[in-house]
Parts: sequence; C-alpha cells; structure tokens
Amino acid sequence: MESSPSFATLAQEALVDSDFDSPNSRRLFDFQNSLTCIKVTPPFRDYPKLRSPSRMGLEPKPDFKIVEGDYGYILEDVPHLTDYLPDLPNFPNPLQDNPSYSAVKQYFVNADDTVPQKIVVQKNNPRGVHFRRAGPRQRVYFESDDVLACIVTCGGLCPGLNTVIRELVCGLSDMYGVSRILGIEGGYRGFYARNTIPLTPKFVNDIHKRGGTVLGTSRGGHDTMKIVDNIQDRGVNQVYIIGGDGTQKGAAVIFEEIRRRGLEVAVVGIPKTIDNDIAVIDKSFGFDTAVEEAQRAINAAHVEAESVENGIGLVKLMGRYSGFIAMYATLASRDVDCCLIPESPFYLEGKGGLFEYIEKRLKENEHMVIVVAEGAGQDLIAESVRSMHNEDPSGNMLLLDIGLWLSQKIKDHFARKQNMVMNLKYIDPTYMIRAIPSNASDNVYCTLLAHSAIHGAMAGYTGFTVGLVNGRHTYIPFHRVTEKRNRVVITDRMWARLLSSTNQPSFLSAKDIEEAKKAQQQPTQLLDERKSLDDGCH
Ligand SMILES: Nc1ncnc2c1ncn2[C@@H]1O[C@H](COP(=O)(O)OP(=O)(O)O)[C@@H](O)[C@H]1O
Ligand SMILES: O=P(O)(O)OC[C@H]1O[C@](O)(COP(=O)(O)O)[C@@H](O)[C@@H]1O
Ligand SMILES: [Mg+2]
Repeated sequence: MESSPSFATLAQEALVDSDFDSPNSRRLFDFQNSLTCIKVTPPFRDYPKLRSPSRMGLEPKPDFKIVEGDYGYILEDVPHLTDYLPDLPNFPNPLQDNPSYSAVKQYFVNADDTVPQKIVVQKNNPRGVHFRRAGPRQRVYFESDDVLACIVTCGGLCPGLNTVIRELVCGLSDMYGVSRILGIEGGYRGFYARNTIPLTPKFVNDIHKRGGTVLGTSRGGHDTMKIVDNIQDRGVNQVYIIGGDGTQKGAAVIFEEIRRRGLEVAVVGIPKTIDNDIAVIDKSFGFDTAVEEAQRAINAAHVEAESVENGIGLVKLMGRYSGFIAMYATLASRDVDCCLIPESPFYLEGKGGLFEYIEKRLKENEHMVIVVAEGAGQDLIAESVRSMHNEDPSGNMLLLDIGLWLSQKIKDHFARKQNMVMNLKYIDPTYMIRAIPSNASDNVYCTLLAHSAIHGAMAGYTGFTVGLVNGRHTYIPFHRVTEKRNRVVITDRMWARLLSSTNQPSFLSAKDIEEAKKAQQQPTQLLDERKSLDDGCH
C-alpha cells in the first residue's frame, strides 16, 4: 500500500477537477478499491496489515478488523460486504448526477479518511485508534432499484426517533432514488410477529414534529434466527436499526448471522438513548432535547420551593446507569443545589450526609432544589426496602423509585425535627421528557446520522454503528459501542464543575476518591489489547 502513488495527490487531482470520469478519478477509484475492498477471509489471515485478535490472547471477534499504519496509527475498521462476497459488482454513486449536490466542491469523502478517537495528544504519542469517516463514496454496491430497505426502532423512547426515520426515508429516496422502504412495527419482534408499513417521503413528511416512534417499539423479543429468516424471505438488503446498547448488541448478532449465511445485506445501527450512555460517541441524539426539557421541571421545582417556607423542590430525571441528564440539566439550570447520580454514592445521616446539607441550605437560603437521577441511591433503597431483583424483558435492571423513597426519607427526617418546618414538592417528569419531539439541534443531528447510515450502507459497509466522534461522523464497529457503557466519571473535571456550582458535598472520603481514581485506571481487556497495539507501533 505504501508503494502506491500518493493517495493525497491522486485524491486532490481527481476531486479538484470534479470530473468523475477523468483518468485521475479512475486511478483514485482503483486506489480506493485497494484500500476498501480488503479480501478478508475471517480471521483476516491473508491481509498483512490486519491483526488477528487471537494473536493477542483474545477470543477472535468476527467483526474485528484492525488496520495498522505508520507512527502507531490504528484503524478499527468496519466490515464490508466484499469481505465475504468478494465478487460483488459496484456502480457509480448516483449522487454524482444529483443536481442538489452538483455544486459541492468535494462531495465524496476520501476513501482513507479516518477520525482519531483521541484528539488531545502529546508530541511523542502514537497516532492511536481511528474510525472510518462517514459520508458518500464514489462507488456504491447497490443499484437503487434493487434496494429493499427496512427500518426498526427498539428499546425505550427518545426524542428524535421520528426524525431519524423521516431522514432515512427521505435520504434514501432523494439522494439515491430508493423507493422500496419497509417500516418494521414494534421493535425486533415486529420482524416476525407484525405487519410491515410501507414508508414513503409523503408518509413521513410531518413525523419529526411528533414525539415517540411511528413504528412503535418494544423490549425483549430478539430472536436472531426468526429475524434473519424474515429479512431473507422478504429480500430485504439494507437493515437500519435504531436503538440503544441492547439494540446494538442485537444488531451485531443479526449481522453475524447474515454474514454466516453469506447474504448481501447491509446491517446498520443508529445509536439511540436518552441516557447518553453509549460508548465512544460524543453524544446520542435526543440528549440535548432531554436536558432542555428538564429545565422546565427544574424551573417549576424552583418556583414551588421559593414560594413556601423552607421549600424543597425534588426532581427525578432519567438515567438508569449514567447520570448525564441530571448532571447537564443541573449545570445548565444554576437553580439546583444538589444533584445525585448513580455514579456517585451518597448517604443520608451524619456528618457530610445529605440531611446535614439540606438543613444547611435551608438555613442559608430558605429553599433548595434537588435533582436525582433515577438510578441513584439504589443500594440505599435496597437496604431499607425489601426488594426483589427484577428485570425488564430486555434484561435491564428494574429500578426502585428513588424519587418517592427520597421524598419520604426527607419528610420523615424533618418530622423528627420539632424546630424546623419543611415543604417538599416532588416532580417526576421522566416520561414527559422522553416523549417530546426533538429540538432544532437534535433534528439536524438526526438528519446527519441518517445520511451517514445511508451512505455507509450504499457503499457496502455493514456491521457498524454511525456516530459522532470528536465532532466528525464516523462508522464504528458494533462491538466498540456495546463492550462498555459511558458513565459520568466523578474524578473528571466536569463533575468537579458541578460540585463547585452547587456547593454540595461530594459524599466521598479521601479513601473513596482514591478508589474511584483507581477504578478509572482499570483497563478492560480490550483497552489492554489496544494499549499493546499502541506499544508495538512506535
Ligand atoms: N445482548 C443482546 N443480544 C440480542 N438482543 C438484545 C440484547 N440485549 C438487548 N437486546 C434486544 O434489543 C432490544 C432493545 O434492548 P433494550 O435494552 O430494551 O433497549 P436499548 O436498545 O435502548 O438499550 C430488545 O428487543 C432486546 O431484546
Ligand atoms: O419504562 P421503560 O420504557 O422500560 O424505560 C425506562 C428506561 O428507559 C431509559 O430511558 C433508557 O432506555 P434505553 O435503554 O431503552 O435507551 C432509562 O432512562 C429508563 O430507566
Ligand atoms: Mg439500554
């Protein structure tokens, strides 16, 4: 690859004159093919630039596609249909004839454009892990008339689901002239248990103004064989799957089964979660909307608390394992005196405890606002309430209601204190926040995610999730977004900013802080392996 003519030179010469049939463009295309159409026979034995994970003492992951470059550069690439169907034909991208895009100077992304995962670096660092940049390619692996796409939404609701559906349908139709698109009803089980809905630009025209998902959603019901049988029977060849971490795990096994059967079907994930807990990506769509909407509940709590003697406004926000909504809503509002999240354990009684802080705030300010993420304090409730460990049909932990429990605990505490009145108002806006349509910035974000997904599938990529990494749209292998969950790091500066803005106690001893720092440094198996790649790449 290194002995080829300079890619940058070819790309520039070919794209500056934007003549897709020029000799330079042809050479560029040949060059691109040499980069993208890696003849991969799992586990990638034939390709010297790909490392087999088994060499590094890991179970081989079938969608593990690592390309090394100079100076410690690593591309964590996504699968391509030609990895297992090497003779697939390809075609010029119909976008080159699309009048709307004709004025764009460099519309097609360079085939070797990648985006670094880590952007803060020091001068001697290896270049590190990169992901393939999303966007339209010069050649596509589907002819528009042959495409039969389907879209499914799974898991909990999130603002923006309808926008993504709309933009998938309109993008496929406007950019690539695809007219056959099916909506799968009611989540994964809809593949085999429900009817499909034909989706057209007319049908989806207004849906972004509504919350929820026009396709419906569900938890549980993932039956890989039945789902893939259905995809195969219907002749679907592009599957767009919108959902959170559970959904992406489901998408990964669907992709594996499709690859095992050798089907020419692209499987693309679009990450959704209001909790913003999906790994690698900058943030998930709907998160901004949720933080904005949470302000309304916090404002109401503040007004209520201010209007009575020693008023406490308590607001519960979503966040099963991660307190991002609570943290950002608190930072944005400036009316919040205390924010409680799953990542930061707290306690009620005694020195440095929540009750002591509440009393102090009421004495100083005569009112206060507390924001609690639904996953916070679960261990405390479990200690005092006889609880069963319950799960939802997807296997997610069912939470005990921290909002009601904390309200009662605070009321009981002040009932015991004869000399201090207190008025508590509890607001639970969780489902109201999740059910609204996305705001303007999330709408644009959803559009770009949908377009990235379409460009990737049309270009023959498969087994990937689209996502924003350091502000650039990328294609990320499924396992990278499912292997770990994003959580608020309480030893990071952002949580310190929150503590300093609310003035709340950290509820942590020096020992807890040390432990939290150590836990943060605990490498996972994959991080270990990535580090060993880095180390070997100087
Ligand atoms: N490990 C898994 N393998 C296959 N499918 C899964 C897995 N985890 C969850 N799913 C499926 O993904 C769908 C959504 O999962 P869920 O956890 O409810 O929501 P989310 O995708 O938002 O996290 C469900 O239909 C569930 O059965
Ligand atoms: O009541 P439901 O619909 O099961 O959803 C509750 C959960 O959904 C969430 O919004 C996250 O959902 P997902 O995992 O589906 O993204 C959590 O914050 C919340 O605990
Ligand atoms: Mg989830």
